Amino acid sequence: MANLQLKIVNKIYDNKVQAVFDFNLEIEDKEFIVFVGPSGCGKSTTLRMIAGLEEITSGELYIDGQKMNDVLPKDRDIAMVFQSYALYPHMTVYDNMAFGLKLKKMPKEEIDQRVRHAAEILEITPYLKRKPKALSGGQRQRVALGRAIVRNAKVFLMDEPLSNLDAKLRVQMRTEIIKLHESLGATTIYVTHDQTEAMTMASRIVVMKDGYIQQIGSPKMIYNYPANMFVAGFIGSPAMNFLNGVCKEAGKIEIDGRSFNIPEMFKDDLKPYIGKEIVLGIRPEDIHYEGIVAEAFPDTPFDFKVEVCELLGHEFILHGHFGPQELLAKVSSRVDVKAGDEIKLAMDVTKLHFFDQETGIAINH
Ligand SMILES: Nc1ncnc2c1ncn2[C@@H]1O[C@H](COP(=O)(O)OP(=O)(O)OP(=O)(O)O)[C@@H](O)[C@H]1O
Repeated sequence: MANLQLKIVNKIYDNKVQAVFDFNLEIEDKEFIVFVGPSGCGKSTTLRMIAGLEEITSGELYIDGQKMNDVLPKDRDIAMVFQSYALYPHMTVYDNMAFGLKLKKMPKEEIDQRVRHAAEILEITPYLKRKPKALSGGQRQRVALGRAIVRNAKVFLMDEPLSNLDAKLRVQMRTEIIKLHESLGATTIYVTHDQTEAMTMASRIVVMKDGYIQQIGSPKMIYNYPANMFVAGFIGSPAMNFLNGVCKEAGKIEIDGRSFNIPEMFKDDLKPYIGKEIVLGIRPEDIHYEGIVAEAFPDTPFDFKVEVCELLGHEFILHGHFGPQELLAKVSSRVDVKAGDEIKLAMDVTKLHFFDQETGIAINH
């Protein structure tokens, strides 16, 4: 098992594209770290530098205190699982899993024991004699995981391993990978562009954009205290609403001529912004159908015309506007609402977020 350190790591490709800027991260033994961000943010490049598949342009990588920059991939004690499975089509499942160990000249009995043990864990024992083409996508991905498990590697690296699977299987494999991590305890770094995967699997999330780390923290921390508008908008579904407003006084925000009293807890943070424009953020789930919240915060109810009403089962996503600005609310589907209705909604003002309009950086933490 292993800890990792990345110190001021940069990557500039031959075509002068800088994919990663000053990446700093310390990973503890047994952590499940997820790199998440939109396409092109540099998450795969960072993972590939850790694996040794890409050279580190500048900066240092340590595994268990040992500098790894110039160590060959095969000597880094790392197992990698790719989106494409990368199985050998002409080999059986057994041989696919045994192949790496045979190359290492491991005794046959030990190989057999490791392959059978991994197959048990992954419940693929009945398929050991099959070729990959006779397996479903989920079973193939299990073989790819098995190939990583048999190596008893210190570190597991996974690059979008579930993105070829259909939605249902993805959810199932998500749980299996979490269980696998709990039982093996190997330090794991997992790359995805899917914020739900990041939220459900990670012990800590690293949110990236344009080659820069935006925020590092537990899923809860990142969700509740996003460091900037990018993180706030990227993590959470549907995305956080942003409304442009003016901070009239520390306890008052005006949005489209409508004034809101802001709870005491935000007053100190807002003081430097008095008289300035700011961005107010509120998650759709923190906007409620008139009721409990409206009673608790009597000045917040506002008129809302439901333009679209999406049923998600136990919840509705209501689409509409606050003045000219778009607003989404997530409310219980037990409420009787349909498109075209004029209703009253209320914001839970204790759940507000505030952002500097110029920099997008969170004002309240
Ligand atoms: N071999 C390469 N040569 C030149 N530029 C590259 C190379 N690989 C990636 N890049 C560029 O580096 C940047 C980061 O790419 P990277 O694949 O790390 O992003 P990503 O966040 O993993 O995206 P995705 O989710 O699409 O895989 C992109 O601008 C990409 O075009």
